[in-house]
Amino acid sequence: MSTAALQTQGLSKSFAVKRKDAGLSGSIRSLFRPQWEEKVAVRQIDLTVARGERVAFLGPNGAGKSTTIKMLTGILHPSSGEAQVLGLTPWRDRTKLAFRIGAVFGQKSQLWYHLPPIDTFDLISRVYELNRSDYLARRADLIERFELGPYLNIPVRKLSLGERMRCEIAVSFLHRPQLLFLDEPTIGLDVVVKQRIRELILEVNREEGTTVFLTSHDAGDMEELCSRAVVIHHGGILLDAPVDRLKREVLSRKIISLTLSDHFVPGMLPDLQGMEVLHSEGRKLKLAVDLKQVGIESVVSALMGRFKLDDMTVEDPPMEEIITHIYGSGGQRDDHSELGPLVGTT
Ligand SMILES: Nc1ncnc2c1ncn2[C@@H]1O[C@H](COP(=O)(O)OP(=O)(O)OP(=O)(O)O)[C@@H](O)[C@H]1O
Repeated sequence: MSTAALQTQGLSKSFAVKRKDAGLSGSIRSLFRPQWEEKVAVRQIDLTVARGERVAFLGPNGAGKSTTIKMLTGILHPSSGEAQVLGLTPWRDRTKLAFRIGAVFGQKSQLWYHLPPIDTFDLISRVYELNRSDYLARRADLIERFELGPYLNIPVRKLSLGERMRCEIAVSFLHRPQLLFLDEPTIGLDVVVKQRIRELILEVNREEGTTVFLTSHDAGDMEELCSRAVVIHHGGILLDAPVDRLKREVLSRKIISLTLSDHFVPGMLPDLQGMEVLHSEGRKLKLAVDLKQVGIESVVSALMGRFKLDDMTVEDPPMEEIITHIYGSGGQRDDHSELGPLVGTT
């Protein structure tokens, strides 16, 4: 049996899409005499993920992330290429694979909306044919770990997004999956809840060796959860590198958003190398900080010395900005990138 959690060679997927000329006449023509063209969604993906590894699979909208995950979970057949997930070919052994993997989709719930989470636990335990006493012990452990006690008997529709996501992830661990696909697991959550969810996933990864394959538009998910980042663009792998290295070389910018007690007066801004005003309006101020030039602590204390603050948040730039930064505009790699070779650098 393969020791890798997943391995692909030349994995590719094309879709036949109808070509439509512009305007009403184009629409009518394509209705009666459709012309098809090939849309390559995923091209020649070679990827190996070791068991227990935590990989962020990133890319701008339309890059091919979902299509790849659909092939890796057996939902879609590839047009060409091979894949082995936990030693199985996903599209041939989909049911068998389903017993060994888990999936969490931030935008799509697997909890029954009108039922309390405890009922979903019961139903899922039957789907996975879990032994009753093992199931009850596992459920008790997950309830404690994810602190679900207060929500267990409340219909899911009445839970907050953060409470629901904690339940979603706990349920996905019920059958002890060896590999967990997480698609935008922290989307829409506040900073504190995001942090807690990341800690819980890390904890299970550490204790049970669960392989984590994550897609997210939140750089924090990659930074705090994953040790390796694979970036795809136009269906192909553009970068495969340790997250530590990306952090050093690319994630060196932070965005600080401030709400001041009084109107912002530009002259009051501390003069610090590496700090730039992105936007200001009334009492609101948004700054970018280059951590290679100045420490975040120095910036925060300088700002607190000059302004009376009502609120302050420190965030990563959006994923799209990070990817654009790596490759330059139009998805082309910036030749001055400090990242060195694009693939196989792990
Ligand atoms: N069933 C389909 N038929 C035709 N084209 C498709 C189909 N599914 C995906 N595509 C196209 O394949 C490309 C990759 O789509 P995919 O959904 O995999 O991207 P993604 O990286 O997951 O994007 P996002 O971050 O927006 O979810 C896109 O151009 C998309 O329009």
